[in-house]
Amino acid sequence: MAKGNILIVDDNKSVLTALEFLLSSEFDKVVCISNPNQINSELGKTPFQLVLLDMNFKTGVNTGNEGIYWLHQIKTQKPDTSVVMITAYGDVELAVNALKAGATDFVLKPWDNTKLLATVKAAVQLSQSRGEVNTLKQREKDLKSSFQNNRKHIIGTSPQLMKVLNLVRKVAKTDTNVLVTGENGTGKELIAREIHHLSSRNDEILVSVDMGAISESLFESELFGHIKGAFTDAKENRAGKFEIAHRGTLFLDEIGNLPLHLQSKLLAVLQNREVTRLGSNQPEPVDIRLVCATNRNLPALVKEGLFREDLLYRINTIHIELPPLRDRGEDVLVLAEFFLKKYASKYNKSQLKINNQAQEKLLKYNWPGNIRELEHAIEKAVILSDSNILKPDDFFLRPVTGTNTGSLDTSMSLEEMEKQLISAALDNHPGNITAAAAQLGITRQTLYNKMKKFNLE
Ligand SMILES: Nc1ncnc2c1ncn2[C@@H]1O[C@H](COP(=O)(O)OP(=O)(O)OP(=O)(O)O)[C@@H](O)[C@H]1O
Repeated sequence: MAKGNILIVDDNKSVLTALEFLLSSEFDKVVCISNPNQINSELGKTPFQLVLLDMNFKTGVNTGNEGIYWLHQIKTQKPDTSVVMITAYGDVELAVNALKAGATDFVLKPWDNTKLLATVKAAVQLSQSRGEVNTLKQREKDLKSSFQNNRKHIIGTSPQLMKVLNLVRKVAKTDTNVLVTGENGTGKELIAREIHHLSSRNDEILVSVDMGAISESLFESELFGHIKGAFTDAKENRAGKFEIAHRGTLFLDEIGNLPLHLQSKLLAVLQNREVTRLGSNQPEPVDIRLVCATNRNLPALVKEGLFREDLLYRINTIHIELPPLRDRGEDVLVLAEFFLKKYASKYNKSQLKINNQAQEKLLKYNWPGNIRELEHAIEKAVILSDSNILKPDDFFLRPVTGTNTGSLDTSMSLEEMEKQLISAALDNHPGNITAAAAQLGITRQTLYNKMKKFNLE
């Protein structure tokens, strides 16, 4: 790390010489000036971490006012630069005034070299850490704004979507807890992010936690944090998601997958608005806006005794239900065009168009995987197409399954239907057996057995 640069301002030449002699071997650069009128131009030339500033410049005048004047000038021009005042013995009151005006410390003349060096080093370090904090703050600001720029647009014009967006706009301004429900891939996370963007917490972050993906043993440490030594692997203090989301939004996805015994722990934190890290007994207040999402029917889970009713009431002050894509009419085509543009540009096939018959096919399909499935279907078609026209055969859509269709394919055997349901659930949750099993309403072990039976591994 750089040792730092120091500017010494004193009208007494012998003071300048003595200080320069003492400090020049300890720091990168030491500049001495006897005329304070040069301060501004010197500050413009070199990044100084410290200015050692005399309090009185005119002989016979010892009000200290001139020193305070120059202190203000330096602090206005370079707020991160530390200023240590040099003052004669007996001017302690003046020195205290200087501290009130923003000086870091003061040195009494005649000084003790060791003490002076310690004071100067501490002041340089303070300035350097101020600089680092500013850099981190700036980086955080830049990161936030780049997240903002990555904000995804919510595409669609259907009245069903407009109704949802209307509710989103109203609720975003408040701090109420929101529960977003809907089938897989309907855009629940997108809506949660939109609520955050439109809220007054927009300058802070949204922390997203997939409750279906956290193992039970790590639940508390992930959400509430831990202190060093709280358990074998706790090698250092770690903040949990609640603390990280402080002043922002906490998005708990797949809340319906949270085991019952962990629901009470979550409820306690939501009720008390404070978290205690594992291994600590010091609760910390947390200020978060909570948005939860699930594809499961929570009231039904409450009836089955699988979800706490008091937790449901705590999280669903406002309930936003996202319509499945098949109920959003022309939005299928609006979204298809949007994804076509995105992937045609990504794969350098900007001439691509979807023909009428293919549009018909997209409109008729029931989209069990909703918008996520539509996006994948378009991307696949763009990659595989050989011409500039996308035709029905370019879209590989899954055979209709019983879950979301409303119409059953009665020619299928029970076993075929089971296989397709399992395959659809696995597609909806790539790599997430827990979530796929939850969607099917069976245990992970049963799902593994069935995957083996149907050769779906
Ligand atoms: N209206 C929309 N406009 C544009 N893209 C959308 C829209 N709705 C959803 N998407 C996109 O579809 C994908 C799935 O959305 P998202 O992850 O928000 O759904 P989800 O309901 O949270 O899914 P899951 O239940 O599987 O977690 C994302 O890539 C998202 O950006």
